[in-house]
Amino acid sequence: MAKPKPPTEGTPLCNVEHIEFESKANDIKAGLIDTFLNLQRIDTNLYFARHLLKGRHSYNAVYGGQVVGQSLAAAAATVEDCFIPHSLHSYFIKTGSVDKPILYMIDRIRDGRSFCTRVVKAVQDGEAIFSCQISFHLNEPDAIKHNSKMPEVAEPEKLLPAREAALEVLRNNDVDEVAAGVIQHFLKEIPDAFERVFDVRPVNPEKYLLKEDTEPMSMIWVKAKENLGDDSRLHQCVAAYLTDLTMLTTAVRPHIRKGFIPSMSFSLDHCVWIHENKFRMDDWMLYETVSSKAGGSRAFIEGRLWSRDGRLIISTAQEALVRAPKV
Ligand SMILES: CCCCCCCCCCCCCCCC(=O)SCCNC(=O)CCNC(=O)[C@H](O)C(C)(C)COP(=O)(O)OP(=O)(O)OC[C@H]1O[C@@H](n2cnc3c(N)ncnc32)[C@H](O)[C@@H]1OP(=O)(O)O
Repeated sequence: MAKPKPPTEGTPLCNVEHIEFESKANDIKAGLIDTFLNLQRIDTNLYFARHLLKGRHSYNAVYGGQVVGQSLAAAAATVEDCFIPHSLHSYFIKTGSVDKPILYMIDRIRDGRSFCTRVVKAVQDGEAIFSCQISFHLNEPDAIKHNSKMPEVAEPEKLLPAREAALEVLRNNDVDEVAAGVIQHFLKEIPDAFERVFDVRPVNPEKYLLKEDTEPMSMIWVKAKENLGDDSRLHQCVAAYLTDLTMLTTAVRPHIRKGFIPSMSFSLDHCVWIHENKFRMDDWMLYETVSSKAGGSRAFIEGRLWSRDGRLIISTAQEALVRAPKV
């Protein structure tokens, strides 16, 4: 397919649907950094993303974390470098398609002395698919300081990558039909792109895949397989991108283990608080997620992303839609 032509400055939004889009969904190894760094600026406050990834293999829907990461990249491009993102509050309004580009429209709500606020609207086919508010803060000295204790878990070097870990559970255990189904489903749904770019190592996969009475929680070690360079904004965007990866499955997996099959499951909203700026997503980070409540076809999940040296780097919260088949 021919390379898409960049839109000329001032192209009306309605023309976006006519741009021939070459999906990069299978080319993430070369494209991950591109995805965040090379959002195309098409006008003041307008950015364009062509490289979109699926969240799950079986859906054509754009991975929610990518829209979060790209919104952060686009908003960050409109503030001075000394302002660091510290919180993002977002809604997934409509499912995005990986086959069409996304336009990010930034509203510079306020430039304060210590804080800057941006609103980002992500648009596809002229319709909003996502909106978020992002706040940036100048570095300030510690006034008060504390940090929760990081969970004590096996070191990542002693664990297997997600796919191998799942296959190992299948091989070495007396796996019943439901558990085997869960594992096969999990293996099928891991998008190729994640595996090519990230090393994800689940802590305690036997427990979460085999036991029927597991809590809705999960822990993974995660890092990019390749050096991501020294641009701290890229590390922030990649972290934001990854935070959506295990939230939904944390809430749903124990129920799937008991035989529940969701007819519909999507992230509805997503909040990210970045507490510290000094971390690298090409070093091991521990992502801990727990769902404290589900009901009324919605599940609530919270997450904590830790650096290996025990600093709480990011906290997250999300509500997800989890529907049962209509009867
Ligand atoms: C390397 C190793 C990795 C290891 C690790 C493993 C991880 C391996 C997995 C990765 C996992 C990633 C996880 C990513 C998670 C995201 O990326 S999710 C993507 C982001 N979120 C989204 O895209 C959601 C966007 N929001 C929306 O689409 C809309 O707001 C909503 C939620 C659909 C609501 O819209 P609405 O207009 O109010 O729609 P609503 O009336 O609810 O009806 C919608 C449809 O649901 C249907 N519906 C209603 N009830 C039901 C029902 N019970 N059942 C079925 N359908 C129903 C309706 O009939 C309707 O259908 P249509 O008429 O449209 O055909």
